[in-house]
Amino acid sequence: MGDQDLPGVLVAGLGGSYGICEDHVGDLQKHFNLITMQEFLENKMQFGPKIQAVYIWGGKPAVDQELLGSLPSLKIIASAGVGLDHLDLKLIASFGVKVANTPQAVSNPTADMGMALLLAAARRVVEGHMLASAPDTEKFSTNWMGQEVTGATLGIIGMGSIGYKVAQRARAFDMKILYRNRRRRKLEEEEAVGATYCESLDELLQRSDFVLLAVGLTPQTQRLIGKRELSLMKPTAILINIGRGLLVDQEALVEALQTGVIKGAALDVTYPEPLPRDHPLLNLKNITLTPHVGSATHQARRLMMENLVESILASLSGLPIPNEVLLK
Ligand SMILES: O=C(O)C(=O)CO
Repeated sequence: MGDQDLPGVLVAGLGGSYGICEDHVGDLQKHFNLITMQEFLENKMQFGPKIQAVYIWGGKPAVDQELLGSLPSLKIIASAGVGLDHLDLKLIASFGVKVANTPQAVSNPTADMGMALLLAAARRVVEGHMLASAPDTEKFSTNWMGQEVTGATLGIIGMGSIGYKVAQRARAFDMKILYRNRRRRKLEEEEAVGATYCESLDELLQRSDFVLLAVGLTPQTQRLIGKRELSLMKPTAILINIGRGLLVDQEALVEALQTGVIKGAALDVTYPEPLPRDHPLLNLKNITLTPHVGSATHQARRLMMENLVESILASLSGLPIPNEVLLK
């Protein structure tokens, strides 16, 4: 707990895997009296009325009816990152509480991660590393080959700011870009990256060499890619997911990877996270996994923190809130 005179901000914990970024604790304490979930739970009567903001990091702490009901002074939920699937926006609004997130901070690094995974899967970088560092490197075969990225077709599902930034990067690889989005992008935006809007998801899946998911998780997008969708993809195609694990039916994906329905997959997100040690995805060769690190750069994480500080301070002063999430 910090300075008692500063506004109270509830956080899951300080540092460690379940707390806010260790590097940012000191910066946040300059503005706020950070109250950990444990402190709050141990003394709700003392801390509840002091908490004016909840700072969400990695989806924690969970914001439910019970928590909202026990924070009478709460003004804002400040959620690091762009994804909002861990928040019930209607419930929060019903308590008169605002929500802010940090879309600008995450779009470049997450798009970089999308390209990193695409290239890694296409050129079998992880497998190559294992091979190069194994004792029997001499057995390396001239048949060890990957997929060419230059000139290939990339289908982007979700052309928000992350998807669009992937398209900008893919253009430098002369990739042909197809996309699906809730709303079609303006013609000049399409032309700037050479992207073609697909009238149907099936068409995008059938035509793409790489399919990249950069769409938010909602009830409509849950398990968007299942057995049927995987079977529409080319047997040489690679699926990349930088959105949320639940966009893909993981059991169907395991089967598709085991039976050669598609060539490979590269996932920054899974369900659950992390995967249990005995999960079948971990025993496949044609998969590249990273532990949900799309926004894990020093620059992005610092910007996320700074953006949330601004949003909290604005909400407490009754000013317009930068990056406020409005209920649609
Ligand atoms: O911003 C988010 O929601 C992320 O998951 C970034 O990786």
